[in-house]
Formats: sequence, C-alpha cells, structure tokens
Amino acid sequence: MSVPYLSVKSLSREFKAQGRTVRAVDNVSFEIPVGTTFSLVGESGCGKTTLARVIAGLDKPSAGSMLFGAPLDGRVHRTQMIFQDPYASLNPRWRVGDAIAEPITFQNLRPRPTVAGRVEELLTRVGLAAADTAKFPHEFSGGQRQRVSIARALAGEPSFLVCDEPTSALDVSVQAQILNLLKRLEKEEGLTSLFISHNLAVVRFVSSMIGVMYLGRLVEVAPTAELFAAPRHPYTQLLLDAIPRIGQGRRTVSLPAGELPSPLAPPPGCTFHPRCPAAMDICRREAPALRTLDNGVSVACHAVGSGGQPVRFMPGAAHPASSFSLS
Ligand SMILES: Nc1ncnc2c1ncn2[C@@H]1O[C@H](COP(=O)(O)OP(=O)(O)OP(=O)(O)O)[C@@H](O)[C@H]1O
Repeated sequence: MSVPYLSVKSLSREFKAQGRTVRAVDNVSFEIPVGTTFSLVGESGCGKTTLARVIAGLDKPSAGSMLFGAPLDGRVHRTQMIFQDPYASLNPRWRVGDAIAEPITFQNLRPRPTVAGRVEELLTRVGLAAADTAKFPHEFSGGQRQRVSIARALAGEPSFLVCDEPTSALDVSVQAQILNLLKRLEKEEGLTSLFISHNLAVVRFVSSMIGVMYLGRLVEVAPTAELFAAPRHPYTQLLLDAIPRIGQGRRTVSLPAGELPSPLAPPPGCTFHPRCPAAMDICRREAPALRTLDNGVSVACHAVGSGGQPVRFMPGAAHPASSFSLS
C-alpha cells in the first residue's frame, strides 16, 4: 500500500474576469504517494499552472483541501518550485553562487562557514563546475541556467518539488538531459514531485502517475504505463495520437479538432463533448464524475463502459486537427 505524501481533495480555484467566474481548477482530487512523481498534462489554459501554484502555496484555493503527510526519512516538509524560464526566475544581477546560497542562509539550513562548500557541491551535483559560482546567469546556456535553478531548488532542502514546464523553453536535445537530471536527483533525494507539462512524451519519462486535465478538471488519472498502454478517455487518446512518432522528423503535432472552449463560458455537460469523437446525448447534459476503475485508473467519461475496458474511440489521424508546436 503506497502512503500518500499529498492528498488533494475537491480543490477549486476561481477567478473573476469580465464580470464572470473562471473555474481555472474545478473540483480536483488526487493523491501523490511519497517518493513518487505525479504529472499533470493538458493543453494551455486547462488550469495546470493555477493548480501547481495553489499546491506550492503561492496561491489560495477557493474551495477544497490539501493535506501533506510525512516526508521520507523523517525530514521537514518544504516545497521548492522549478519554473519554465530559468532566466526569469534567477536575478540577472546576482552571481549564481549567491542565488544558490540564498535559500540556505535565509532558512539557516547550514552553518555559515559551510555554505560556500555546499553551493559548490550543489553545482557539481547538477553537472556544472564548482568554479561557476562566480558567474552570472547570462553567462550560461538555457540548459545550464535550468541546472542552476535546480541547484537553487535543492539548496532549500525540499521534500516536495513542483516543476512547471521545466524543459519547455529548452532545445529538444537539452530537454532529455534536464529530465534525466531531475529524475536522478528526485530518486537520490527521495523527493515527492508534481510535474506540469503540455507534453505527454515528456511526462512519460518522469512520472509514476499521470493526471490529464481538461478545462480545469481531471478527466483521467492513471499509472504511467497503464495510461500509455490503454488510455480510456477520448481526450487522452487524442493527446497520445498527437505525440510525434520517432523518425517522423516534424515538431508540429495534431491535437483534437477545434479550440479549447473559453473557460468563461464552458460547454454544458461534459466540457469536452464539442470536440469528442464519442459524444452521446448524455454528454451534452451531464458532467461525468471521475470514477475509479481497476489498476489504479480513474476516468470521467460517459462513453467508457462500467468495466472500464479500454475502447478505441478514434482511429489515429481520421479527425480534423488544430496544431501546436512542441517546445
Ligand atoms: N489571475 C487570473 N485571473 C483570471 N483568470 C486567470 C488567472 N490565472 C489564470 N486564469 C485563467 O485560468 C485558466 C487556467 O490558466 P492556467 O495558466 O492555470 O492554465 P495552464 O494549463 O497552466 O496554461 P499554460 O500552459 O498556458 O500556462 C485560463 O483560462 C486562465 O486565463
């Protein structure tokens, strides 16, 4: 039995915009077992960042609860966040050594005389040189800057890491290196993580469990291997179809037909129904609840049978597609 490190229950975050209410996160529940990585995926605007900010404590929920359990090895619960753009999250006027030292000295985590050594150790752990401590952020490449951000996050001795699109701004060749580094460090440090990405191919590599979000709601939650082997929700199937095949040599991929509806005026019933190849009458009237199936899978779809057996709703590329660029 896995012990949850984070239990999110019926969490919602609403914003007022143009006199109306945007449900950026709408009644979301999931658990992250201690020492594992849970990923949230979905198109831009589905609420991933809002949910991540609430969980990281940078924003307050409108409703619902989050409960953190005990970290591994009896450590203290501390959250650190890694963002998409390391250049924006590092002060350009600070030497990286000072940026990495700041969380240590601010929280009094190590005796003062040992801080410089700890900074050098962290730099080498993320694949940089101890001597890089004197450099400024602009002297690094994008991938190296993200390594600095990771070193800075580790300096705060987190038990919980929130990574919001940490590789989206990087060249494809560098993305794999940063993902490898994150995966290795999370394992070595016994971290529990929440990972956010629009790219299922990226989260496959780092996650134990994946939650697929659509317009503020979770539509499918499954162990990573199960999600890729037997996706239940039509939206998950279409996202999987959109992953470029190896050797295809293109970076523009197909996504479900039509645009993501405005969260200011979401469609009635299942909010995915206007784009769904499997939509039935009930889908236009009733929002499906997230049901728990076998194998740790949960799905919110009227068209998935009560046994939850995978049904292929859409054979590959037969649907008209909008496109976006994988970054
Ligand atoms: N402060 C805010 N005020 C009003 N609306 C907001 C605010 N923050 C987010 N939203 C809205 O909430 C919805 C979800 O936004 P969010 O940024 O969480 O999505 P996302 O999936 O992370 O997208 P992206 O990948 O583009 O960041 C969007 O419709 C967005 O416009």
